[in-house]
Amino acid sequence: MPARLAQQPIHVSVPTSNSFDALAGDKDTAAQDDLDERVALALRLIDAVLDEDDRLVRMLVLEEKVDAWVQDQQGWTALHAAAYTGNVEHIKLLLRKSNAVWAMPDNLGCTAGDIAFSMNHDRAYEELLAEGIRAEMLRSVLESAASSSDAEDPSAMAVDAEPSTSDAPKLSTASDNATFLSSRLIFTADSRGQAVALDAEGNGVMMNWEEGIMRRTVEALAREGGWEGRKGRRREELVSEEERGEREGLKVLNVGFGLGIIDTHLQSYAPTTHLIIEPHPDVLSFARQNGWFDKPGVRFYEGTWKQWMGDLESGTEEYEGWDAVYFDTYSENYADLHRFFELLPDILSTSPSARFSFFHGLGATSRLLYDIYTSVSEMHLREIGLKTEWEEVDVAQGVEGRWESTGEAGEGERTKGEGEKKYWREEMVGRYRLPVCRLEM
Ligand SMILES: C[S@@+](CC[C@H](N)C(=O)[O-])C[C@H]1O[C@@H](n2cnc3c(N)ncnc32)[C@H](O)[C@@H]1O
Repeated sequence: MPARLAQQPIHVSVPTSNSFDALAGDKDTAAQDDLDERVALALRLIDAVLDEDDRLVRMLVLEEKVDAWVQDQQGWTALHAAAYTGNVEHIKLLLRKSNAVWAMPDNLGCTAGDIAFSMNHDRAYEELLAEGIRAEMLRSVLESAASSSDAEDPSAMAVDAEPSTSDAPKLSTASDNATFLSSRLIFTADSRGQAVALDAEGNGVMMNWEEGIMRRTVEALAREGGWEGRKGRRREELVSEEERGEREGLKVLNVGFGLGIIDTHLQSYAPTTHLIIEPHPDVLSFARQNGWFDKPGVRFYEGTWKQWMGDLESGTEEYEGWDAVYFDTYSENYADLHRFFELLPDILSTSPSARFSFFHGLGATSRLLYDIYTSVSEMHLREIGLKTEWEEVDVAQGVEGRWESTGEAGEGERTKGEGEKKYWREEMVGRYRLPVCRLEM
């Protein structure tokens, strides 16, 4: 789970100080002098912001048009400095009148918003949060406009269909769904004996310590959906009650099987119908070996949810009203999740108790980003008529060592396990936010 939505690039085009290095390749001395002067001015702006020297800050921003995205040695920009002092006027000035980048991380991966949060500068944090939400909402509008115009423009589709050339950047299993789906998966145990699924680059796709989140999710869906009473009951009894009309049937849909943790929890309520959408051949073999294909009421759709969506449209798959829908895939990004949201009004049951939830690891490497994606996803769900309530889950409780390496890489070297690649920085992000969404009638 770590390297999926949460770790997906948030598609912010961030210039770095390396851009200066590239420019510095130019042998022209005058250009070099000019460059040195620009860097010096930019660093001066950071100092002026730290000194809260209003006059100098305004002069450098408004008259000198200083490059506010330049980073100092610790990766701080003028915006990080303003977040540190908590000076809201400086933050506004930098965001509105300079080329400051709200999402730029410092050398420790902290955005200006994270700095403001850690300093308890509430108003500064809110200003940066609002900027992030605005930018992400705008980006998603532009992306959907671009993708619909691509769809109408056959030449754009032809370009997309081109095979990747040899000089194209290597795609990662953690961020490119097609690459992930065509690579091998390993099902193993971490150093504490907990089950993990690792992708071909050694990233954890799903770890058993996430069990608590999955359990709490199903409990919330069952409580809100009014099917708590099924828990622990024998399937045969429930089916005969359903047949006698004494009880409603229960139809659940899960997108992304992984280790089958959430599906195991769903099964404890003996759903009448349990559809699992899963495309990865290794995950499907794992599920088959563990008897999942023989469980009563369970059906696998062996493909991606986008293929399933296509089959719904073509009539190969039936539109059914699902009482509970859960979404937790890997190596997809927020735009994919947003696309899935749009399907919900057509696939959720019209019963007022129908619920949707998804794994919310979006932006979980930063408090600011986590807050932004909490708001952006809630707004997008509201746009299509779903109301979201959030429950907080302490992911740290009772699970030690979950950030240790999750296994061995293919070559037998230590992987870039969770110790190095934390996707959940709880010291910054805090508790997991569990979304429970329902159609507003
Ligand atoms: C993080 S795991 C899900 C873990 C699951 N919630 C559990 O409790 O064990 C993500 C799963 O999504 C699957 N997946 C990846 N891309 C997908 C796609 N496009 N459509 C459906 N499932 C996908 C992966 O193969 C993997 O099995």
